[in-house]
Amino acid sequence: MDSKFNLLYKNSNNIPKFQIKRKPSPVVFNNGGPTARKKIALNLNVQTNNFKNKNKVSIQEQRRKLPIFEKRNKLLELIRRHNTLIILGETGSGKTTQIPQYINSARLQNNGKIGITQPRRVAAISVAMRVAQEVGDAVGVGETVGYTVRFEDVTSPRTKIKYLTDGMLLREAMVDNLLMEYTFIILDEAHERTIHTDVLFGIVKQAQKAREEKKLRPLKILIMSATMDVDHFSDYFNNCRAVYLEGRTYPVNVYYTLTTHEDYQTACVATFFKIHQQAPWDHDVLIFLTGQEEIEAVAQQIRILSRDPDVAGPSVKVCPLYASQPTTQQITVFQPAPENTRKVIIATNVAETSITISGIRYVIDSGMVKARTYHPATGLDMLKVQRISQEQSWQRTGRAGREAEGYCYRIYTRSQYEHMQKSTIPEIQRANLSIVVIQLLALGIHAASFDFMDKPPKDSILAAFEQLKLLGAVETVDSRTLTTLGKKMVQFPLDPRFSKILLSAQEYGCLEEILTIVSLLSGESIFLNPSSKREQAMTSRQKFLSPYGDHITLLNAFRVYNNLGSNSQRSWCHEHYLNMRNMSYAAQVRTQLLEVCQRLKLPIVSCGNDTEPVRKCLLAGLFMNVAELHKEKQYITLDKRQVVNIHPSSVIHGQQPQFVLFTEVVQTSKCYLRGLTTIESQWLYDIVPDYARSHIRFNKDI
Ligand SMILES: Nc1ncnc2c1ncn2[C@@H]1O[C@H](COP(=O)(O)OP(=O)(O)OP(=O)(O)O)[C@@H](O)[C@H]1O
Repeated sequence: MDSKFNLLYKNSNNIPKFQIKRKPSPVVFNNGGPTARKKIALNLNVQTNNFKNKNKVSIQEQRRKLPIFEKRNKLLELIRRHNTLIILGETGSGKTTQIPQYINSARLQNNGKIGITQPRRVAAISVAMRVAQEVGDAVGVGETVGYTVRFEDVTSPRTKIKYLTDGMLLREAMVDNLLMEYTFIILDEAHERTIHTDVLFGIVKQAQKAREEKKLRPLKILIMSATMDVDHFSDYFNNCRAVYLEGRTYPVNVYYTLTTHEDYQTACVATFFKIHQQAPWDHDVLIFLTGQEEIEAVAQQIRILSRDPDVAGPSVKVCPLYASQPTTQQITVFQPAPENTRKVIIATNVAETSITISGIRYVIDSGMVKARTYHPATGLDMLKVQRISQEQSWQRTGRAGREAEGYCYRIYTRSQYEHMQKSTIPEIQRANLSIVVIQLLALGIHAASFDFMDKPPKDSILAAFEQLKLLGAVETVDSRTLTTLGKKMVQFPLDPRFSKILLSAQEYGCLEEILTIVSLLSGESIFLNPSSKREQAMTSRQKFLSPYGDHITLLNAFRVYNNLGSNSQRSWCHEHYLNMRNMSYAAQVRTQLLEVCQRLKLPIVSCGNDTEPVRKCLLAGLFMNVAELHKEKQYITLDKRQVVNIHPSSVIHGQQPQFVLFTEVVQTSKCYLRGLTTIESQWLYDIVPDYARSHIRFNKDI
């Protein structure tokens, strides 16, 4: 299969005949060889038996075939002996699903829980579901095995193995910084280095030490990954022992393109159809792209092309997968496709680590990711599409070869791979730190004295403190405690600017409206703009448009949606080119935020159709995100005097209001603002007088 496939693929005249707006150029690959990369200490057997019908193999048999299985006693002995242990093992060797079960079966956790952190919701949930099945609980997930993610807690007092996002464990640490609920904390996918994981490293280390000093039940820490820098981690965790597990379940054949492909989306589509023509129908495909818009566009392209009578191959079921989808939607990608149908999952990096999607034999890796980067110099947090790191490329490759031999097609050359950064730069060194700073303060810790594995830049810590001071969460930049307002702000699982907006809504009498806007901003855009039907989409949504900008427009659309019965919501969204999934996700988030507001006893009131209180309230949290008209069409941000432009997708594009507040900055050829609301300069003087006086410069007549 492999050589035949490769041969055909190299023969670029053999490109499938299908109509596509821009015909995908042939993508030619060479073979990078199977993924044997790591030296080992524990020699685990590599298993290569290629069972075609996985359903015939019992789940317990599958567990026994995992490379980790025969080393479990040795592993348990090491776990017993060491309070902190680093475990490095190939993707798919069984770390995430098996180690917690081994600990549980050996009853090493006494009366405590085993907590396993995951950087992402979809991983925490899907792995918990799988492990519940393996444990054999009749009622499924929520009993012996449970999970906790933002807005969802599926555990019970009987839960022993709990998968949770790192953000959730951090929130638990704010309630009990000794984490007494747990005997074991397993920090999985440690290489990811999200802000939350980096903070957690310090928190669990501190909790372990404090429990030892207080002679409480010891806290055992396991740090796991397939691709981490062991020495760096070991140094940080007091020179702890590292154990290497070799062996993957099945090999993955890796191919690189022979030439570079700027248009990686089209190259992914072309590669998919090459695979589609050759591979048996039950070999599914996972494509890695960067964000929702791109994923939906490629999904649509694949749907259309797969229906073309000239394209050979079985039916295709296309499943997009990205962070802002509701959980129920995300979980559907794990369902098998019907008979004679190939499933293709098009995902962001949410599918990059931990997860196993049954049936995936092929991975197509665009080599790109959308990452958030904060620039202390400009004060702006930006989303930028960039190259992945080598570690990420191996994680993506690792999503194939979990149930049988797999294939990974990299839409980049070997030389491009060699020029990629080895590891991803820790998020803590490139993101706005105000969330970290406020969460640490809730624990009584000043970020400047926190034991980070890699210290964030001093400027970023200072900028975060200054932002929190302006928001009223701290008294000074040296504060070690939060103000009363700050303590309330930290109750919301949100950026402090948005928590401030919610807390200010009481004063403006518009909490109903603000809850809706903040919820809509927590997910991805509800507006669909298919390039072929842009005009129709705009016309159908004309009635929601507000001259005051995008946030009020969002609010208008949601209000109508929310008043419809659930039976008519779908067709209404379709008619108005609105993304139903993103709407229902926002509705879910709104319910959760409402609960926090009720807990804080905030009056849930509405300002009706008056937009002014809403715009003022947004300004109360986003005054640092204001731009002033400078020259025709060009704006300057008040905070750091950065030249910016209004994004063409904004409803106020073409108007030139003197002042706008914004919620997003995108950098393409220029710096663009998205998510805008018009405001009056006088409001700035009323809401944040000192800030207004020191920052408004151009509007001389004030
Ligand atoms: N939902 C599932 N369906 C089928 N098989 C599964 C499922 N989840 C896990 N497996 C099997 O268990 C193996 C081990 O998965 P596990 O997540 O424990 O590996 P891992 O070493 O943690 O990998 P990674 O480093 O990629 O997270 C998989 O390779 C696969 O064979």
